[in-house]
Amino acid sequence: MSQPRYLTGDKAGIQEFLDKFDVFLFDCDGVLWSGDHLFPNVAETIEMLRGQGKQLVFVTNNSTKSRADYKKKFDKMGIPCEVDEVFGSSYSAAVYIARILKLPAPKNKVYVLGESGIEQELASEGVQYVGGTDLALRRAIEPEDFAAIADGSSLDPDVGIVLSGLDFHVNYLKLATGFAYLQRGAIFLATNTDSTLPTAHSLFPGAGSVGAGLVKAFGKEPLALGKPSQAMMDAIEGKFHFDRSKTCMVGDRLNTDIQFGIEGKLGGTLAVLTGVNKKEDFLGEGKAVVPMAYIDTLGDLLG
Ligand SMILES: O=C(O)[C@H](O)[C@H](O)COP(=O)(O)O
Ligand SMILES: [Mg+2]
Repeated sequence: MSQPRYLTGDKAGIQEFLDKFDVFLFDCDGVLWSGDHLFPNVAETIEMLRGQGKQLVFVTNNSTKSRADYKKKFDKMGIPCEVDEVFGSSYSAAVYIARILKLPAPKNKVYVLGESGIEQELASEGVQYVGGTDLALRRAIEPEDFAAIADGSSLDPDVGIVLSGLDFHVNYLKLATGFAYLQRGAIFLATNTDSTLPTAHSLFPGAGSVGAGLVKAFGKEPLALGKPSQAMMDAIEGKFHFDRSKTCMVGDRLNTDIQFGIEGKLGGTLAVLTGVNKKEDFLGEGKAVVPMAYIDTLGDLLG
């Protein structure tokens, strides 16, 4: 397998690379920012790409925010962006549940292990849900909870799906409730299964780590609707109608972003070294996932 091209400092190489593509799918966490810290020259780089007539789609696995929430974050960060240019894992999951899975009512309610972003996107697709940010679940489990979960009296009989995402308020009561729904036949879905979350210039447990308790207890993996799922790629292509051969995926994580682009048969992939993976993870022989090119930080695209 050919080695990826290193673009930092290679002005001619950068323009040659950019000229190959009309569309750039941008990962967010670890590429544009670390939490609320915007990486250097990101806004200027986005502006440069728009100035060259490139179409941009922001494709994030971070399920804690909805598209509307991300639009607010982009505005706060000074990055011009339309809400329709954002396509997150929460939206991907909500579209899948509402338009593909389409469980017959009334057993089509969703138990959410996650934050408001998932709830907002489910609501935007008319999907009913329980759990999520419900304050009644943000507490220690009590002895009487075990019986109420076991006999189903604290469960909603219309829940047909468990959707696991990044939940900053996960606890035993929430996991026990989700596991009870799975034991009762609920379909197990995840917005994404990233092991770590790149934020505050460090790594924290990601959505996959939060949901790991359910996976271990239930003994089966969920169907994940975020990157690298090609259900997400198909949904994005269905919405934006782009030519995959003229599209590049830009990301910091090999087993989500770059794999997403390669399996989606996109024209190219660009790894950015400000997030999860380091160049040692894809340089040299026998590497499983290798990007077409890589760059130290997104702003280096300014040449
Ligand atoms: O754990 C997670 O959910 C992910 O690490 C995180 O949110 C990834 O976001 P992305 O890099 O896809 O924007
Ligand atoms: Mg990322």
